[in-house]
Amino acid sequence: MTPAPIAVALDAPDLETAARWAALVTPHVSTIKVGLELYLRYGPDVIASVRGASGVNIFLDLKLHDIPNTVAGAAKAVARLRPTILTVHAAGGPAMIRAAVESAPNTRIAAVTLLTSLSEADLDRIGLAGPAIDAVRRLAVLAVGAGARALVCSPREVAAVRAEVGPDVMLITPGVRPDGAASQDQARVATPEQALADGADLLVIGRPITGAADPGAAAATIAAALRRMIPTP
Ligand SMILES: O=C(O)c1cc(=O)[nH]c(=O)n1[C@@H]1O[C@H](COP(=O)(O)O)[C@@H](O)[C@H]1O
Repeated sequence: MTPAPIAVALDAPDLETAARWAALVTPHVSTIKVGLELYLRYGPDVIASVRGASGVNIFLDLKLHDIPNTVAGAAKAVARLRPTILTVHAAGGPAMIRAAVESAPNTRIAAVTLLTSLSEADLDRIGLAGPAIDAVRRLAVLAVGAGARALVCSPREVAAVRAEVGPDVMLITPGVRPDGAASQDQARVATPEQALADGADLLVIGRPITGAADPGAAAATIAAALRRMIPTP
């Protein structure tokens, strides 16, 4: 069975838990995501531990955001871990995004537009007046112009971003919550089905899967719902 276009966020406090979640979900999903919590605690070794013997894609979510020279060095340092995807913040600007793209040519650089945890009121407070969609669109165009081949945005904006950047850019949406699930610290959310219908290529899902009593079963249920929506070749 083709794995569903889901990246499970392994935001675990320890390596044993992360490796257990990874083993449970990898039969059902295409990708597992290692973020700051695991990477800062265990360093590069964490990648081999969660990858195991599976051919699952690794999404390294470090959200790099610094001057171009520093990001170039950081991207080069982690490129040797062979992640499929590496995140940078689009707000770092075009030279920074390009530095990451050029330093990790075999990794898809994904530019994070606006964090899905930010509400419209938060955006106002940090000086980004106007609806989220305006800033997301602007950052998406800037990032693609700088060579990013993937973008991270909320499912609320994915249809507008798709219309803006066309079919070839991979659109990744965190802020995904199955119907009725608590949004927790996420502000701009939608269901997995809605995110996919609106044009997302990869759905990042963490706690709705990893917080379930049986993460494998939770992943399988969401994966099956998505697979029903994807036409079989
Ligand atoms: O880059 C990301 O993956 C990311 C960007 C963003 O805007 N919002 C966001 O939630 N994420 C990540 O997506 C995951 C969402 O996890 P849950 O809220 O538990 O589903 C976390 O690992 C976040 O670090």
